[in-house]
Amino acid sequence: MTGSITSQPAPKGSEQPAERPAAQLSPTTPPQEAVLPPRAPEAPAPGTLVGSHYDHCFGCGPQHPAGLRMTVVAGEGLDVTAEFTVGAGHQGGPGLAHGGLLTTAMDETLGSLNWLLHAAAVTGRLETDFVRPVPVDSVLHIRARITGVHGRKIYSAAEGRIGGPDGPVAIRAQALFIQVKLEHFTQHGRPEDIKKALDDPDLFKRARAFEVNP
Ligand SMILES: CCCCCCCCCCCC(=O)SCCNC(=O)CCNC(=O)[C@H](O)C(C)(C)COP(=O)(O)OP(=O)(O)OC[C@H]1O[C@@H](n2cnc3c(N)ncnc32)[C@H](O)[C@@H]1OP(=O)(O)O
Repeated sequence: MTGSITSQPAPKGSEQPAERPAAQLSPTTPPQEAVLPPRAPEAPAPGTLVGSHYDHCFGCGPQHPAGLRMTVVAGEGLDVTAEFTVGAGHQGGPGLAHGGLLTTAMDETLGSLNWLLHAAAVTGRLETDFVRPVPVDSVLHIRARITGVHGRKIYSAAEGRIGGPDGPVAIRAQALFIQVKLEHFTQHGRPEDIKKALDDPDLFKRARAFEVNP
């Protein structure tokens, strides 16, 4: 490979303006009309496991051979906690977690919040700030909460800390989930996987429970 990164003067006219335009609200920030609804009656009790939504999910599935196998615990309100242990198989840089996997852990945890509303929802947008490097063997302690609901839109935020649940923040995320009907999965998923899932009485029972939403 040839070439090196050199510091070049910025082309004329490309200098930063003296004043930035007023910051725009991110699409993951709840609008003023958003509300914080009560926990659904079907929500897992505080302190109990939220449970995997699908055995073969890369984030939480207990049957996935190489997945993150995350477990998430329901909080008292519209919040959850989770832990992700960074293994040698999760490296990006030598000895450091890959950012994409950290984002997956945040996505999975934020997605679990939807169980507290008893709403099937998928990630529409996920914003992540990587604040400090996360070494292999670290436990990422994640706390996530719903920040607002407006129509089908569920807004949420999370932090991941290392060195303990109150350690320094290593990653922050904000998300917008969109509530979907069961058909979202049955119409778009690979047919053989849909068939297997629908043939599984436990998963089918759980999926049917969402049919009343939204
Ligand atoms: C059985 C087990 C169950 C439980 C299963 C749970 C699985 C969780 C798994 C972990 C989480 C994931 O990885 S989920 C997988 C990754 N995500 C996905 O595959 C989603 C792919 N995207 C889509 O299918 C679609 O774009 C949807 C469903 C997100 C939205 O499509 P739609 O239903 O037609 O709705 P649409 O009208 O477009 O959007 C509704 C409103 O949301 C806004 N909106 C939509 N997307 C965005 C966006 N990216 N950024 C900003 N805003 C957005 C729109 O402007 C609109 O606002 P307004 O006009 O109303 O104001």
